[in-house]
Amino acid sequence: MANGPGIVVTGASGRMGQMLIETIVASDAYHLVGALERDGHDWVGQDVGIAMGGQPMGVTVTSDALETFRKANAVIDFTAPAATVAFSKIAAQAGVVHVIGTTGMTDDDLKAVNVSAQDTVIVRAGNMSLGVNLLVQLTKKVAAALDEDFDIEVIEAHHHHKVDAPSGTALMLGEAAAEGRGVLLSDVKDSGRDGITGARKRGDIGFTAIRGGDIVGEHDVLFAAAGERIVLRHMATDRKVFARGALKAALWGQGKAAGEYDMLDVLGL
Ligand SMILES: NC(=O)C1=CN([C@@H]2O[C@H](COP(=O)(O)OP(=O)(O)OC[C@H]3O[C@@H](n4cnc5c(N)ncnc54)[C@H](OP(=O)(O)O)[C@@H]3O)[C@@H](O)[C@H]2O)C=CC1
Ligand SMILES: O=C(O)C1=N[C@H](C(=O)O)C[C@H](O)C1
Repeated sequence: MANGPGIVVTGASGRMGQMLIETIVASDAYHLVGALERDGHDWVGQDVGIAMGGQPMGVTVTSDALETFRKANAVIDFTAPAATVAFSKIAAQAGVVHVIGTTGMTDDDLKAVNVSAQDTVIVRAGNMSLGVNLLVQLTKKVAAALDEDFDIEVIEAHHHHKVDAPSGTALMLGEAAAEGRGVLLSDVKDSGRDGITGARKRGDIGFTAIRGGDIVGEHDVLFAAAGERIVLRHMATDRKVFARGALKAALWGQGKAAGEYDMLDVLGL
């Protein structure tokens, strides 16, 4: 492979799209073979480096997913649920590794992605950073060690552009806590409290979402009991941590059997 795997970035103009492109071109381990935006977007037809306000990169932004995916070893996709479901079908058709960072997916979206994973390698995680994936494992361990005298609350904070809540990371942490306790998150999830909610139900896992300014992504898992509290915390201060994780996943996925994987598989955690 010349200069490592060839990568296509979807949602090229987005916050993560631009961060991924910057990270790829700064590295010898990967090379950028495509940048995708939707039909009618004003970046389509422009050199992606120029569109980003810098030097030309020799890659023209396109809206033709299939043609672009066929030239690549991996597609990195941080867009929106409907786009990601469509891209997973095209990635399966092109036989290219699909790394999905998109959050806010419904159960039906996830089922569709799972069908695509019968034909290609999909790595999907609500958070691609090493730190959060380690926190997932810690959360599972702490939840398994404590009984329901400890109320579990997941508190997350993000920038004011974020459209989904709870965040994908908060849901990963909630799932990990539920697994540690040996329960299903769907049976104990309590999010969006407002009004006369009644007292907290023993065993529930609560979620709170803060939105403001340019917060990159912060997550606390709180274990609160009478007389003591434990807080597990991750703070992302730079989107590079997500881009690096996604690129690691793109490399890891090369030559793997078709199927759906996550960052715990990639990082061996
Ligand atoms: N797993 C992880 O580690 C992380 C996940 N994320 C997730 O990644 C996603 C993107 O985040 P962010 O970069 O901040 O968001 P942005 O809104 O900045 O970027 C989203 C990009 O996707 C494009 N897009 C949206 N809908 C479509 C569509 N239907 N077809 C084609 N392109 C589309 C947008 O294009 P347009 O401008 O035309 O709408 C835009 O370029 C979110 O779900 C977020 O939660 C973010 C950071 C880390
Ligand atoms: O939208 C974001 O920005 C982020 N989304 C992911 C999430 O939903 O958890 C990951 C990260 O926290 C940033």
